[in-house]
Amino acid sequence: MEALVRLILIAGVCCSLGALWYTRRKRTVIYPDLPFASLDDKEVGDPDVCRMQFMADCNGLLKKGSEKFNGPFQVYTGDGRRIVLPNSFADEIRDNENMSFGESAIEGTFNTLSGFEPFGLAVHQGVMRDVVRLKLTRSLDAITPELRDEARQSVDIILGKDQEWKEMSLKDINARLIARLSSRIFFGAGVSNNDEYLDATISYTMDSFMAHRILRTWKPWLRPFVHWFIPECQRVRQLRKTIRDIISPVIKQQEQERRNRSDTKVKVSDMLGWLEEIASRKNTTVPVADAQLFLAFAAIHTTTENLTYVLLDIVDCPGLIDRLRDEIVEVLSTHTWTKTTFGQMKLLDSVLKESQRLHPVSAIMMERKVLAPVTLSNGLTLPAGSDTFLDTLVHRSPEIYPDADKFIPDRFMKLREIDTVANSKWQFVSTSAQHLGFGHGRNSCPGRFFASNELKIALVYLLIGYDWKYPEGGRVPEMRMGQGAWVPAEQKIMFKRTAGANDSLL
Ligand code: HEM
Repeated sequence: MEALVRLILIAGVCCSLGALWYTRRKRTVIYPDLPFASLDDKEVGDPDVCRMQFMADCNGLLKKGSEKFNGPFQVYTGDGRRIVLPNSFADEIRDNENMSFGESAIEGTFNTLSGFEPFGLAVHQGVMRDVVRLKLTRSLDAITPELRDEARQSVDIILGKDQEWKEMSLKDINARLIARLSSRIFFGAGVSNNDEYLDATISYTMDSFMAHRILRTWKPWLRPFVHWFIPECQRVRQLRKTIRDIISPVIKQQEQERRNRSDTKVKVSDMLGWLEEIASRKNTTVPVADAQLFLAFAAIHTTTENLTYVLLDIVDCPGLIDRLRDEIVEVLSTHTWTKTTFGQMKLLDSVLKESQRLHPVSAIMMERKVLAPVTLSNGLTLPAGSDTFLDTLVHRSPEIYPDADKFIPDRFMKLREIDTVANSKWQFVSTSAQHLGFGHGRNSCPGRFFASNELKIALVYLLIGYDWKYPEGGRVPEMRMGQGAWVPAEQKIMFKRTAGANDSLL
């Protein structure tokens, strides 16, 4: 009986949501001045068909639209109707206060669905952004020894010291390494060694990315209903609970320690303290366990994917491992471990930027919600309530990047040598209209300085300590759905401890 009542209630809620969505859909802003792109060339396509086209071949659709219209156009995405702006508008809109990253980000996060609540912190008065920008980034020198210590231990634990070739999933290696490094800084050594926490955090990050992708293939009005039954969404809910159960006592203990500390001296990395301080400056509070999950989501998936692609690109490029090793040995023989030391590794920096150029974390960047009408330099007015983004086709532009489809490790190092005035523009952490790997403008990724240090420290340990090669089967094709692309978990890699590895440097 109780089950029947529940079913009727669920059906009632679904019908109301369906009706609400239908009326809203009728009112969806349509942009009559803008051409519409679809793979089948229909002028105004069926939203469901067009959404599936976007999910199946996002890059093909964006390429088609940009070549055909040579200016702004509109598409249906997994998140609804969007205006695609050409790259020439990147600098014009980058700091426009009427174009909000947060309002746009929040819509695509499904934060009102059970299990997805942490993603609501993408806005939350910019607390997360400021914690990363004002606290984490400014502590980079101070946390470098912690990252180094964690990298040393983690690489030993994950890869071992065998001088025989072993085979593993590359994604597993990297996700574990990045989860350990990030957790050490976000939470401390106790948590970064807790296997149950690490497994749950990695799975939460990977499953929620997958769940987002799957939810986007469903009609929007069905999502509040179907998410209860989609296995990835069920796992996301369960994992959120598991992680909260593990970290709640840790949070309590750390809060107690903070209260008991008589001196005002703060630990080197103190994410809990930073969250509290920034939230109170903004007269708000943040649910700390969810804030940690949000950070794990923002940091672990993106950095793991970057590390995975770059290792594959390095293994694919003959002689590159030796060149990188030479550079690392030269720099570490004459410098101590600080963030500026990593700035001296110019080839490594160039390799990271080149790999990110070919494999950006998303095919669409600078997603913005228009809060009040914005008139662009070409005379087009973006209506309030509309949503915009830029594609990343510029990353493959032969005018900017000769041999654009080829991985050229020195590409950005050479650009830095030639273009001495704009030298910093071509560094890994710099954003520009020509390279949108970390977004661009006032909402560009605030975690990029931390990510860059973390990636470089990880690569120092992986490249100096180990030899790498493909097993049979080589590089497997990447996976794509909607704007996302990722290396499949099935990608295997072989490694062994380097004979006579230069351990004294590490
Ligand atoms: C290689 C790794 C990473 C990549 C590729 C990446 C990429 C991005 C991108 C593309 C954006 C949106 C920018 C825009 O629309 O203009 C973003 C935003 C953000 N990222 Fe990252 N990210 C990475 C690592 C991290 C890390 C390690 C953290 C935290 C420690 C972080 C925290 C954030 C936050 C808080 C935002 C939202 C910014 C805002 O509210 O304005 N990211 N990231």
